[in-house]
Amino acid sequence: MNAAVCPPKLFVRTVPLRGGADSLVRRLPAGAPLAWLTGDDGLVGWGRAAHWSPDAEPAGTEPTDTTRFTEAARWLNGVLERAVVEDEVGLPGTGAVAFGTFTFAPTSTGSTMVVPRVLLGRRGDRAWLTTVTDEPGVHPGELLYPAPAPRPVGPLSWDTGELTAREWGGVVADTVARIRAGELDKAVLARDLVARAEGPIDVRTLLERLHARYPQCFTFSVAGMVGATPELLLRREGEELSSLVLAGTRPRGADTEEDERLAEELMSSAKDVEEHGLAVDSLRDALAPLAEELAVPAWPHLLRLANVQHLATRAHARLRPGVSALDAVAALHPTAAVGGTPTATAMRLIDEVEGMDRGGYAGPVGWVDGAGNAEWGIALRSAHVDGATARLFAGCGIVAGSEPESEIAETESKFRPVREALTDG
Ligand SMILES: C=C(O[C@H]1C=CC=C(C(=O)O)[C@@H]1O)C(=O)O
Repeated sequence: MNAAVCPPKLFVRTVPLRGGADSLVRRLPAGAPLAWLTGDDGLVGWGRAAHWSPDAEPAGTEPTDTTRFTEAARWLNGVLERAVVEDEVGLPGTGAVAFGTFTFAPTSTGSTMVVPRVLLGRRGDRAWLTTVTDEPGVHPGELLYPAPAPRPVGPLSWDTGELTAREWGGVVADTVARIRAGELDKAVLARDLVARAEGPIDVRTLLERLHARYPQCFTFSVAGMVGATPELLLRREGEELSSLVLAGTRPRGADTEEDERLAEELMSSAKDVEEHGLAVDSLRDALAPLAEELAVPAWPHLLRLANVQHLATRAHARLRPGVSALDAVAALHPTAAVGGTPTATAMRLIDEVEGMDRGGYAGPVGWVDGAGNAEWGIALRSAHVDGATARLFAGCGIVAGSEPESEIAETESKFRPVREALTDG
């Protein structure tokens, strides 16, 4: 593990950008961009002032093991305790900020936290620049990085992932049988697809396209995990926490009439309402011990995105004193929107039948600042980009009433955001 025994001493300075910061993505250099964008707000960062990435836990570790989260919190606390911070803005996302991605399972490699050398942020009409150096009063070299325009992706070849759609449909059918036999209530099963470009994929191109098409989602890039997730695991501001649970899906209709019909079908589908309810229950059960107050609406609302519509529930909580954002991430992951019910049984089944390593897919991705404010999404509608290769992921909640053919079609809708970001333009 490279979690430094003694973390570096960092000098962090945040200043307002009076002229604002339009097109945050256009300010990013190529390479390993860090990004979290939603609506007109966002954070982008580059360079690496401090970095943590643990070894995977050994095979056989309990699937619900939370060591990677507690180690990350210890590393982050070490960095923050030694940091000298001058913050002239004082908003969530100013001062010291770490971006992070955590693997779905404890036995996968890829969990990472990064404090960038340079960060640009925007919230409403406020914008700021944060620089992080090893000595006071020095500008990081990365600040002067020229930012050439994002490169088009170019021609791609596509491969099925670990399972073909047909094989995966067979796995869904077997899982439905196991659910009907009473082994578990729900499992979220995913499949992958691989795209190969002729040269390194410029992640900024994907970020621009994803953010333009899915402005209400959280478009992210951290350590190769890139996507636009609609699902907010948690937002923490002060002691207030909110979360947006999604489960239950229909495609968008070709016209308003079909769209409405599909929405009504979704809202009244016993299968989807059950699938959604299990995800909400898992959030409520995990959050209750951390919260002084917890409010969860009794009925879901409809969330419409460019590719699909979802059943959605927004929960609010007031956290107990001393509960950090990473404590909450550790407690909430995985909700039954990406794992299943019961959690450990579902995670074992996923590991047994999916035939692939999810890596960071369906794991928490986001950022946390030195004041404890944070936004963490669930890394859905995403790909892992490594050089010229992008591995795309999409999954569906499987319950007793699921049908393989419609679940395969649903994964196709969920591949669309990244697939189109790779191929458009
Ligand atoms: C697992 C995914 O979506 C989850 C979130 C929303 C709706 C879902 C569903 O209807 O199955 C899934 O629970 C994915 O996009 O890969």
